[in-house]
Amino acid sequence: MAPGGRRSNGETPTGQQQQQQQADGRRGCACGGFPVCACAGAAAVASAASSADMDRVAVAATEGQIGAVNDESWVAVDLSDDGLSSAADPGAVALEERPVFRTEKIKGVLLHPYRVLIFVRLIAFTLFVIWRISHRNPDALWLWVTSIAGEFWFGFSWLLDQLPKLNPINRVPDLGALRQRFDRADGTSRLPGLDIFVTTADPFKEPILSTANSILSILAADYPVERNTCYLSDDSGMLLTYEAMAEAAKFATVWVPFCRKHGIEPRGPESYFELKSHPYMGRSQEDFVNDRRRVRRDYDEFKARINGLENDIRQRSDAYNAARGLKDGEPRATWMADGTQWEGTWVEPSENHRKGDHAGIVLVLLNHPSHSRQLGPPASADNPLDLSMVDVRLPMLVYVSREKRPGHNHQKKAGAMNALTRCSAVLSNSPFILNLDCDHYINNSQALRAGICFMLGRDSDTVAFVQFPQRFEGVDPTDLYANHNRIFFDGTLRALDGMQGPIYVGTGCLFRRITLYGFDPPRINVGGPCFPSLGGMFAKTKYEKPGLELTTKAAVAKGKHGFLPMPKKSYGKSDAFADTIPMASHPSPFAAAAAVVAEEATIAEAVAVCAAAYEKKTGWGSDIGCSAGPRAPWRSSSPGTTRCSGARSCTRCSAWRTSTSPRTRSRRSSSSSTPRCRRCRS
Ligand SMILES: O=c1ccn([C@@H]2O[C@H](COP(=O)(O)OP(=O)(O)O[C@H]3O[C@H](CO)[C@@H](O)[C@H](O)[C@H]3O)[C@@H](O)[C@H]2O)c(=O)[nH]1
Ligand SMILES: [Mn+2]
Repeated sequence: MAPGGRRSNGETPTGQQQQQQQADGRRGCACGGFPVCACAGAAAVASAASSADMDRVAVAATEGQIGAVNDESWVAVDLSDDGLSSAADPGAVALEERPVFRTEKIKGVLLHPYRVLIFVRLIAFTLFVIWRISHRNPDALWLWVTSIAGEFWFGFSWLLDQLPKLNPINRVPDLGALRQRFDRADGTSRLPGLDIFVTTADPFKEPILSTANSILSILAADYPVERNTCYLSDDSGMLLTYEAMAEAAKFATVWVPFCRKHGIEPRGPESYFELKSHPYMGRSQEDFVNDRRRVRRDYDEFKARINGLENDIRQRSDAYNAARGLKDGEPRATWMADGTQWEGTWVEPSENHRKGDHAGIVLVLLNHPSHSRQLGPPASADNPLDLSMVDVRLPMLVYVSREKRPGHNHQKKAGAMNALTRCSAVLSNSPFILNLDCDHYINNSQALRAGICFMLGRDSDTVAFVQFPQRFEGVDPTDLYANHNRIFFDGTLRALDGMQGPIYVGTGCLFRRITLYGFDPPRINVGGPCFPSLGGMFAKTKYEKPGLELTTKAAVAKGKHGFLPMPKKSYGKSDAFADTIPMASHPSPFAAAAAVVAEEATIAEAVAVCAAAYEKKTGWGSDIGCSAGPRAPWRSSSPGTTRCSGARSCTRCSAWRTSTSPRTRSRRSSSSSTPRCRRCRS
């Protein structure tokens, strides 16, 4: 999958390499020779109201280019965030110094008049208010006071709205530079580990096929498989969800190699097969047509199996229950295919086995892959797809259902995120975390790499999170009622990037793990704690003074890294989890490479940190992790209600910065043909 890998097996550049070039080039434009640029609009997480809406994904996928701000209004900032002149000839820049992203701003000729206009309106407004106050209306004093109050509020909110627009910023990832710098010729990669969280709460209200597509798009995304782990949180605790994901993992063994072989976009199968046309990206047209026909058939069979799962589970459970000779009134258990009782919610709910009252479950659907490339088999009667040139490894996939008990506040999605944060720390502990809702999918296979670009720049260690914009499907394509939220995602978020950074919108966000742990950034910028990036507007000396170094050189030399601002007990009782924190806080994001062995003991620990009572008397939900809360007035433009209290850049002033990313999302599901780990605990 990684380009280096392609080189290593002697494959001709007409195959996957060519697709990669095309994939990069698609989003590229002629900007100083950078292979990829100006694709800020490509990033997104597609959201479909139901599986029936998935055909809209095609729109989202091609919109990879739409959000790109490659028009003439944008110019490169003199000094990129990577510290190098963006005008420099990339060929002349030393490889290790080549910036992985660059920053663009609106041309002065457009921006300065706009700023002047803001100023003129401000003066006009001030004069108006002065006139209003000095012309009291004694006949209707209450009306006069009310109108002054209303106008003040209007003026204040207008002013707040203008602030981010003073300095809109666009960030452009350079995927070519990322490949050059981090992918090795032998097919391995130095890219940091990435844990992806998908949350689902009900397999009926949130169509299971949509969740499956979400998972499939993640498994098929272009990121080093051995460094990418996907976690599905199932708040319903239902066997139906688990078995659907197992089916998806099984289908992934065909779908993912197919995507890699032919450079398929988007990599959510439902969206892909609904496309009106399938542009040819691979080496042999005939090969592609045959493969596509075959995979399409497999996908239809996969959907039929998913649709039949509910019935299968019921019939199987009836058979097991009948064989046990249940007495009247005895609870009728739900049974897994291997003949063990499901520990989560039963089809016929009973005590300890109903929604909101069940044990914690962690099951590994796809185990951690090997570290070296594994080419697939050549075409045969059993296996019609020739995969002999394709890496067939899949990323690790884990099903998690946190423990639920009556009387506990489970904090909805925020609680699920916290449980996944701890669970993933124990299993893979990747330094970066991306979260998606189950009705989202990655619509561009390069999105993960694009997001990571913003975390790996020279000064990126102060970036707390990267927020992807969302694209929506299944809503009015003419956008009569502005349901696509374009102004918010493409305008406001980008504009906020010129200040401290965009807000967290509740999903589609790439976090630096330690920010969720309530860590301070490693350096405090001279711009001040509240608006460190305002330096970008008022001064070019943003990073001249490194400020406070929280990790001393002596500590690094001794192998002790990071800084724990919270007392250890704030993180909860699990020593296994606490032990992962120093590794996650290592100043180098590459330190916490995912080398996962899903042993029984590790899985048991992962279950323990998902306990319903784990967060009691800890900092989780307040200083650490996420919390569910009412719409915060200071984030009124945010559509989400999940607050991320750990990443303090979202809710209070801190030196962390944030960034908007230009691309990607997908949806799909996978099932495991190589499921390894069995029950978490029995
Ligand atoms: O107890 C719960 C409730 C919800 N979810 C998941 O949370 C996500 C969002 O929930 P949903 O009810 O779909 O909320 P929306 O209003 O559609 O989503 C908006 O609000 C959410 C909460 O802030 C954000 O996460 C979303 O990104 C944002 O689009 C979905 O994946 C759910 O499965 C859980 O995991 N557990
Ligand atoms: Mn939703």
